[in-house]
Amino acid sequence: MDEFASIRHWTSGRQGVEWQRERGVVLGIGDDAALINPAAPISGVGSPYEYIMAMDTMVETVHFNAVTMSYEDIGYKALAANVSDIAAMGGIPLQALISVSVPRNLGPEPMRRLYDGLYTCAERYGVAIIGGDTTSSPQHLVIAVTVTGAVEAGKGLRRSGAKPGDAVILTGPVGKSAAGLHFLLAQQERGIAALAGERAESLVLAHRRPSPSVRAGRLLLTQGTCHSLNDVSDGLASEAWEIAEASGLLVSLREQQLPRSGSMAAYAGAAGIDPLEWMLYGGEDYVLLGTMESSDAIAAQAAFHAEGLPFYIIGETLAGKPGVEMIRTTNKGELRMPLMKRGYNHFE
Ligand SMILES: Nc1ncnc2c1ncn2[C@@H]1O[C@H](COP(=O)(O)OP(=O)(O)OP(=O)(O)O)[C@@H](O)[C@H]1O
Ligand SMILES: Cc1ncc(C[n+]2csc(CCOP(=O)(O)O)c2C)c(N)n1
Ligand SMILES: [Mg+2]
Ligand SMILES: [Mg+2]
Ligand SMILES: [Mg+2]
Repeated sequence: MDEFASIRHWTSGRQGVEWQRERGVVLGIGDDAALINPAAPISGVGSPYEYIMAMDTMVETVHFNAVTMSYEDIGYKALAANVSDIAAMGGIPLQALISVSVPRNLGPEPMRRLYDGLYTCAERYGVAIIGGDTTSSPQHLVIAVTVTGAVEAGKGLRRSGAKPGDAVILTGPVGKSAAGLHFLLAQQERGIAALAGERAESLVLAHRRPSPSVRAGRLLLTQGTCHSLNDVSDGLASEAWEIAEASGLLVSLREQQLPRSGSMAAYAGAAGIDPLEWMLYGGEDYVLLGTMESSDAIAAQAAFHAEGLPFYIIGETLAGKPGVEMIRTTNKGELRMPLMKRGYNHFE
């Protein structure tokens, strides 16, 4: 199958014309470029709105390998990670462009499966796939996604808006994806099903099929009380540092208030690993980390719970030199531990 037949094979019959139009798409896949109406009414977003644009890339051996992810998972997660950046601005995702660089010997079926996963995610979050690019790759598979979204003009939630005295909030548990990855790599090393069972199942799912927090981001935006927001791709400590530096303050987390998944903690125990390592430095959780006044955080928590969404108040911000600390309560009193700006870093 040549390049053009391949693209048709991956994308045909999945265009969903009607709901693409609801996403502002005038012309989708097939011409030199897509055409978008920049003023189309977008249901659920107030007018006037601003466009949000972001991109994220996944590279074989860096973000996935044959053991950690199926082709369906790779497609799903590549788009999910992008949708998460739209959620982190408080927006609704609209369209995506997909670039794939495919090893020559791969054959058509794996890529068709990758697109199956991609379209599953696209339909779940209402994203119109409007085009992309295709090249061969000398060795590894690379998928780069550009995503657009919309948010009420002037209201996009930035990393830089935190104020001293804010409560620090988190929209879900952290560390499950890193635990799932550890499990999968341990399996790979030993060549056996190491610690199968339901617990590992939910961790593996967290790693392979992350759920970007679009509903949570929209709720935070429409409540109008959130001062700063970021999504957790590189790890809680690293993302807290981003807010600390962008806002010019100290982020102080309380160890006891960090949401700890039972299955993650149980697996960490069995693997002989400190669960805090995964919770603070693991990454790929795609939950949202933000700040708001503490009275607003209590109200927001009630609203989240009423919607069946998790919401944790995990610390506060303080005036001071940008940094992140974690407070540990011991029987001798409170221990303030500075947290390094460590997390997943591509150049370390
Ligand atoms: N190669 C690049 N050229 C220009 N801008 C870039 C480049 N890479 C990243 N950026 C910009 O840097 C900022 C931070 O990007 P970064 O990728 O660190 O955040 P993120 O996408 O939230 O995190 P992650 O990629 O770990 O999920 C964004 O504004 C992004 O557009
Ligand atoms: C095989 C394999 N090894 C390691 C990892 C861990 N990992 C890779 S990139 C990343 C941060 C997010 O990426 P980005 O910053 O590019 O958005 C993390 C935690 C993995 N997923 N698969
Ligand atoms: Mg990025
Ligand atoms: Mg982000
Ligand atoms: Mg990163």
